[in-house]
Amino acid sequence: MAQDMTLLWGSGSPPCWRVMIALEEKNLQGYNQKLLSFEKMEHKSQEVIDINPRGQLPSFKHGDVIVNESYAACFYLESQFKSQGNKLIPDSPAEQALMYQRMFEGLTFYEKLNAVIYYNWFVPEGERHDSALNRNREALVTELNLWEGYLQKLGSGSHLAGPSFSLVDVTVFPTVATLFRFGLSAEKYPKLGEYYALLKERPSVKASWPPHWLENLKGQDTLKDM
Ligand SMILES: N[C@@H](CCC(=O)N[C@@H](CS)C(=O)NCC(=O)O)C(=O)O
Repeated sequence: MAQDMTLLWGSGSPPCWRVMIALEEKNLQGYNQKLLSFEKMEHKSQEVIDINPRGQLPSFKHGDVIVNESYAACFYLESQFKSQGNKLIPDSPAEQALMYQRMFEGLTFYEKLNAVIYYNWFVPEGERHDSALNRNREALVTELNLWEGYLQKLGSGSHLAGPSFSLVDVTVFPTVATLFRFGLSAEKYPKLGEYYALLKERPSVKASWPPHWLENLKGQDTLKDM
């Protein structure tokens, strides 16, 4: 089954990492994969455009089925391989509702993070303002405090929707890992720190850890004063 699948991906891209964690969780190891370089603009190559006209990674194909949006691919894999590997959608209405709720909030979380760490990448030099970056940083702090509060309420050792690992962990963990890669302090955000420490040991997460993070253990310190 996995032999019919192809994933084009980039190292350290949270959307790509989501799909890779989902594939691991569903025991779909052995899928075809190609690591592409953003620096070399390989995400704009014809090979990608043929699958994903936006020229973005992940680009994912299962047989003739193309499903590129990372959230869509995660839902697709869970639904097509329901009884294979780990179940990723809880049955309990409360846990399921919280999972969906937090998954979509996770998109905002990811956006607020990118608006800080990739500010210089997104905004051309002549259009950058310290005040705009500071506003983005403040918006990220607000977001961080929300997620700290969510985890605080769930209690120690919990996943993002409750006791079991679910699709919200698949989709939001890569954002959390990126926060720490960019220097977030686990002392200032202890609940996020605890969640990061718990999930980074999960086999699906370890198996899909961004290779360039392994090659270069030191990340950036962009978020150290947040
Ligand atoms: N909505 C997409 C977003 C994917 C995305 O933004 N990928 C980035 C890498 S993290 C990318 O390919 N950026 C290059 C570009 O947009 O040109 C998803 O979640 O799958």
